[in-house]
Amino acid sequence: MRDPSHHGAEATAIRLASATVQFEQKRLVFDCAIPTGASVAVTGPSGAGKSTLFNVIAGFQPIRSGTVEIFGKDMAGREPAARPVSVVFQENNLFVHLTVAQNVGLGIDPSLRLRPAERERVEIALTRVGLAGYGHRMPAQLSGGERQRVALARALVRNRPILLLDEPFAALDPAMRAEMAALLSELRIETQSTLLFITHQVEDLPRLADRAMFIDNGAIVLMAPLEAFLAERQLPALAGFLGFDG
Ligand SMILES: Nc1ncnc2c1ncn2[C@@H]1O[C@H](COP(=O)(O)OP(=O)(O)OP(=O)(O)O)[C@@H](O)[C@H]1O
Repeated sequence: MRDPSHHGAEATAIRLASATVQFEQKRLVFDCAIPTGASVAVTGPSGAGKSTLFNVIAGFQPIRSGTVEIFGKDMAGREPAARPVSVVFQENNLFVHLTVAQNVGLGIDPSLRLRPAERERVEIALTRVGLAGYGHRMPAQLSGGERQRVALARALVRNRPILLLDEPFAALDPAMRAEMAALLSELRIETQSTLLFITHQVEDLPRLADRAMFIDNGAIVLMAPLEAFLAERQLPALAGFLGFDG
């Protein structure tokens, strides 16, 4: 039986129950319950199903069976735009023919008819990610890390309570990684959002995550508070990621 109390439903941001994706060569089945306000590192080998998990939560990938519930509501048949979720992809987040400000403005209104107060919100979001004054630039005039931050600013103006970040640190050098993690950590607390981020590097976990999951071969094989996750010694597949196999 599901927890029937209103409070119980709200305390869980994302609940997947046998959410099943069938590709030609592969079946993925996801089960998890992610508490509201959590910051979850999503780890696992290449091809394990991390991006597919995000697509299932955001609604880009249909499921064949099982359920996806967000804040206690079944998401079946709900388009991505109608879900309380923002995704920042690893790349290709920006329209190259639009300015930075326009790219952020798309998060408020896809037709870009912005009122002055909405333009102000775009400026505030750009300032928040350290890009004040960059609004008139084109994406090609930015570094990879700056483009990532523009995509983050767009997610901020969308103001959705769940934020999914696909490898937010991948394009960044070590100093920038630490800076981005600090920014995300602050934003998460300010906006009280629930955060999931994909990473291939164990150093990113203590910077931003309060728990972590390990996906292997199309299933979430472990989700645990950060300390327990980092101390896990029973899963051979996880040992390589944590650096205990050498
Ligand atoms: N559209 C698709 N059609 C068929 N198979 C797919 C499709 N998308 C993903 N797959 C397969 O599903 C599995 C999971 O892919 P996914 O992209 O979710 O992995 P990942 O963990 O994000 O990998 P990476 O770390 O390399 O990005 C892989 O075996 C992949 O080949």
